[in-house]
Amino acid sequence: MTEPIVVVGAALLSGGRLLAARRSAPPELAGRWELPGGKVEPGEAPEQALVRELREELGVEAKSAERVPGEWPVRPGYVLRVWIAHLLSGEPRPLEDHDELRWLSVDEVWDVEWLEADVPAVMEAARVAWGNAGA
Ligand SMILES: Nc1nc2c([nH]c(=O)n2[C@H]2C[C@H](O)[C@@H](COP(=O)(O)OP(=O)(O)OP(=O)(O)O)O2)c(=O)[nH]1
Repeated sequence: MTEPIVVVGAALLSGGRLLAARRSAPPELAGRWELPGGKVEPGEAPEQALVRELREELGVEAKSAERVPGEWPVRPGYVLRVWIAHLLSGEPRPLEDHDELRWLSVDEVWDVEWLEADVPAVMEAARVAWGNAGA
């Protein structure tokens, strides 16, 4: 059996808020919200991929922290794994793949229409970030 391709998602936190990014493409995903990130490239560690994707997509420097337990199927052959990440410098801008960003407080986390795979992923990330208040 071939190993799935890992898509890393960042639960990027700053000032107690979680960053959500609205996809602008492809058409079937556009308008839905996700954790910024992308596919791990061959030879790359997932945490490196996360930092690279946040630089490319949002123009920020970030550091990865703990892995959020679990993994979630995205589509056949792809799984989503999530790490908590902290903003080190820069203000996120939607440079690639996204057309809007929102910093969500614990009370706002379900205000956006997350991609299907992200619903359980964000639930777990919220638990790690905020404790049961985010569930
Ligand atoms: N980045 C990201 N992708 C997600 C999430 N949830 C989810 O279902 N996906 C899907 C959307 C895409 O089919 C796939 C990731 O592809 P991507 O387009 O973000 O990855 P990438 O930046 O490496 O893309 P590319 O180099 O092929 O353009 O996973 C999520 O939270 N973050």
